[in-house]
Amino acid sequence: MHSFEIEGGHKLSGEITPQGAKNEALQIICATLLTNQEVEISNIPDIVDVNNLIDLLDHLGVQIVKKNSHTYSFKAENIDLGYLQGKEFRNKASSLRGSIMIMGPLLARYGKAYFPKPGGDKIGRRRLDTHFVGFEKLGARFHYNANEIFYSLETDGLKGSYMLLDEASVTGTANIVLAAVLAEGKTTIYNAACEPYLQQLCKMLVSMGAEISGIGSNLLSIQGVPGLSGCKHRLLPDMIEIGSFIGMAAMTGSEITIKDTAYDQLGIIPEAFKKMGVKLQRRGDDIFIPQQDEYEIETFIDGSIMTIADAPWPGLTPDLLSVFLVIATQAKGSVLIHQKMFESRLFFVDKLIDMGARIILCDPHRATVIGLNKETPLRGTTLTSPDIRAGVALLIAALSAKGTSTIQNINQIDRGYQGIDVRLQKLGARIKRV
Ligand SMILES: CC(=O)N[C@H]1[C@@H](OP(=O)(O)OP(=O)(O)OC[C@H]2O[C@@H](n3ccc(=O)[nH]c3=O)[C@H](O)[C@@H]2O)O[C@H](CO)[C@@H](O)[C@@H]1O
Ligand SMILES: C=C(OP(=O)(O)O)C(=O)O
Repeated sequence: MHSFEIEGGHKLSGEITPQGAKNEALQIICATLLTNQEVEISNIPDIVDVNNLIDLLDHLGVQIVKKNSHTYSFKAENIDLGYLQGKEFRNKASSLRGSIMIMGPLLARYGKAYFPKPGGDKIGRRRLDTHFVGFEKLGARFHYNANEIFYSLETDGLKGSYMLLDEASVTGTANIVLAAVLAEGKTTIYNAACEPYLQQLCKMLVSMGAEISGIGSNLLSIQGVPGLSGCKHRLLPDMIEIGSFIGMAAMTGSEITIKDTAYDQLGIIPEAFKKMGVKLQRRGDDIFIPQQDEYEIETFIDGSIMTIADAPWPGLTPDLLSVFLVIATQAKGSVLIHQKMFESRLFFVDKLIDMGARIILCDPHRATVIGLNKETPLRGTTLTSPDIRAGVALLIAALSAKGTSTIQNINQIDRGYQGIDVRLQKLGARIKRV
């Protein structure tokens, strides 16, 4: 298992271009199962989760051609449904979370779909009820084998219906949309998630011939069609990677430019960094972060302590809270980081405390951070990455710290960040994969 060895305390400088969005890629690649025609996807990030999903589709019988390093074509003409019952499928499918979204297309097109317990970050309970209740509303029969943790769905034909989701689940909404586009009649999904990932998925499906209205809102209407055609689709830049780079620049006091950010799709993210005192300027579609020797967390208007909390889109994505937490450790002022969605995503603060950060973990969802105002740097140490975003937060901490740090279990980071060591070396970071 590889580690990163990082000599901290060096400023970064230059330009960096974000990869294509991991969580969009997972939805879009699953959508290629909806048609027997060719679908070409560009800006695909070269990361472990995405490569595992492509490998899974390959084993399912999809003809996949790599046209260049980030563009693939997919043709799902002859799907081997028998593969879904084998052991190899269970192993491959359970290596990531996003692969759960093959269920919607398979159910809609072939009337059956099976799935083992999905993988992904271990960050607390991650139930799948929204997915299966939604499929049942479309008329699917659902069976759960609790011994084997295996989910089965079958149908003689999906029928559109009205549904009010019990939570705005991102992959749940995508899965239901992926099934409803080929169902007979009209489906209405209220309390739908509306992240840019989902907006992109819906736009892609429309370009394939689907009829969807309400895109970008929490009320989607889908008129089912008998079949879909091929299309070309380009993934957005990864907003979580963009946020990670903003945090990295702030924490290391570096001047960097993040290129081609699709700024208008970043929602509240830039404003949330501004609340942390981080200066950033929009330059066309780029983000320029000037060198800042300090940044001061704002208070609320009445002077009370700032809270940074996650919320379903257009609220702040939970995937960036670890980055906000780490940059708070060197800010001027205090902040309450409130991770509402996941129960076990803040435990990595113990590692930051070991590095000298002033943090009180109030409970599994809330941490109060008292910033050191860059008067005392964090200390380099040996760290283990518990999940993908905590991993990046620890990487940011190590880049800013005094001394050398080792980050173990970096396969967590590789799951979602493409060649991060090599790309950061180009900005001057002293990071080695060992
Ligand atoms: C592969 C992929 O795309 N993964 C993302 C996806 O996971 P995923 O789709 O698995 O996450 P969900 O949106 O289903 O739910 C995330 C968590 O938030 C809770 N919840 C969700 C909606 C809501 O309105 N209220 C609420 O409390 C759920 O109970 C769950 O604990 O969305 C998450 C939430 O943005 C992100 O962290 C993951 O990176
Ligand atoms: C939690 C994440 O991913 P996954 O849902 O794949 O575990 C993430 O991308 O931050």
